[in-house]
Amino acid sequence: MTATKGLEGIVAATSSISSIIDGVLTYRGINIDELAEHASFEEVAYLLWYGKLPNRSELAKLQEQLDEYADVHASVIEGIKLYPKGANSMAALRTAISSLALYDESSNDMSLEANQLKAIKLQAQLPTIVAAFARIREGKEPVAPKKGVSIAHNFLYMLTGEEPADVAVKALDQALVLHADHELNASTFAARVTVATLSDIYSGVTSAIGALKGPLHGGANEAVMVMLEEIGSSDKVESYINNALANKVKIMGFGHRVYKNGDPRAKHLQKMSQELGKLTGNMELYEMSVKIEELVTGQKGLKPNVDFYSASVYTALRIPRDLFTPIFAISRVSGWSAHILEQYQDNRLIRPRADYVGPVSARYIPIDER
Ligand SMILES: CC(=O)SCCNC(=O)CCNC(=O)[C@H](O)C(C)(C)COP(=O)(O)OP(=O)(O)OC[C@H]1O[C@@H](n2cnc3c(N)ncnc32)[C@H](O)[C@@H]1OP(=O)(O)O
Ligand SMILES: O=C([O-])CC(=O)C(=O)O
Repeated sequence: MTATKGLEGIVAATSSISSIIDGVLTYRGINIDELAEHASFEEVAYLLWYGKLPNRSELAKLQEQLDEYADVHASVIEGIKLYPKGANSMAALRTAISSLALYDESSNDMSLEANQLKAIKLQAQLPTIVAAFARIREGKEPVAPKKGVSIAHNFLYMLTGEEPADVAVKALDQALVLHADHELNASTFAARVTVATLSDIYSGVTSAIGALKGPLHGGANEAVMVMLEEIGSSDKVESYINNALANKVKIMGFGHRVYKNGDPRAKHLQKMSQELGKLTGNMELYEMSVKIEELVTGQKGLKPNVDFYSASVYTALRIPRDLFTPIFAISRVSGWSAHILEQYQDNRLIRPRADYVGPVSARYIPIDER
């Protein structure tokens, strides 16, 4: 038995949710470019869960359900109030999502209907939790979710307590569409491994949030912003990047395990970053990002991934840096839950083998002889 480091190139599941074929990403067979341009995030979530786009009444019903379940149990909010000041936002989200299971009497009901409803509840409650966490740490009361508006609208509203501008809602909605699913990425795989033991959907999503947190995966969007802040201005980009590359430091937001000729989502986020820069009258982050891309692609052949331009997009929307990865989770919970449902439909325990490279024929040495 020989191991493939990082399981590169290993096909570990069958799935009909999203595909990456010859660098083209689809959700249920529909090209991401088309969805980014035309679909709302709610339509995409429905598509991922049920395998088809919703008609008007199906979408209206989903909106009603999202409205119905957006309020989070008071004990979960009280729990967030007890988190230490300065708590890591993804650790907080992971903890709060795990605690949701304690207050859902159906958490261990494994019927398809119950799990589909739990997917909707998780989708509805994640934005409420992230916004509540962000307000509570600033000493403010959480804002109750609004009925009849999109998830993008509701999240920005709950975060600030003010009606968001249409342009901000549209940009966030498109970002949510672009992040919703991505085949067997690390967090989705973590979710599938967890529920393949027939554990519940809350366990699966908690595992996924833990995996998304790392900077080689979803945590890269926050790390990109840290880098942009460290660089500070366009004139310092060249020396910073040259120095980083010379020292073999990884440039966050570049490279991808599957895409070698570029991530098809990045161009949409780049365009959004440019448009928001123009609208806000501040092109600095966009211009710095373009310069970084020229240098990293020019010198290493590495292309930006979904996380690179999302940092300048979210900053233009005045979202704090440490909420970037939680926003990724707000979107990706749609994909995670679709994969969890798919795993349950045709389940087998996921249990690979390890190529053992440790000592053999070792003996137990009594403690006094060591
Ligand atoms: C939503 C997402 O999860 S998208 C990915 C988000 N993550 C990031 O942006 C973090 C930065 N990127 C990376 O760390 C990697 O490109 C990953 C983790 C995305 C993919 O990793 P892998 O497929 O395992 O590639 P690996 O890390 O082995 O890199 C292969 C080579 O390219 C180099 N490389 C890869 N990414 C980068 C980068 N961002 N900057 C500089 N060099 C890089 C590696 O140093 C390595 O070089 P070497 O062969 O000389 O040692
Ligand atoms: O697929 C991956 O490895 C990472 C990624 O781009 C995502 O999860 O969106």
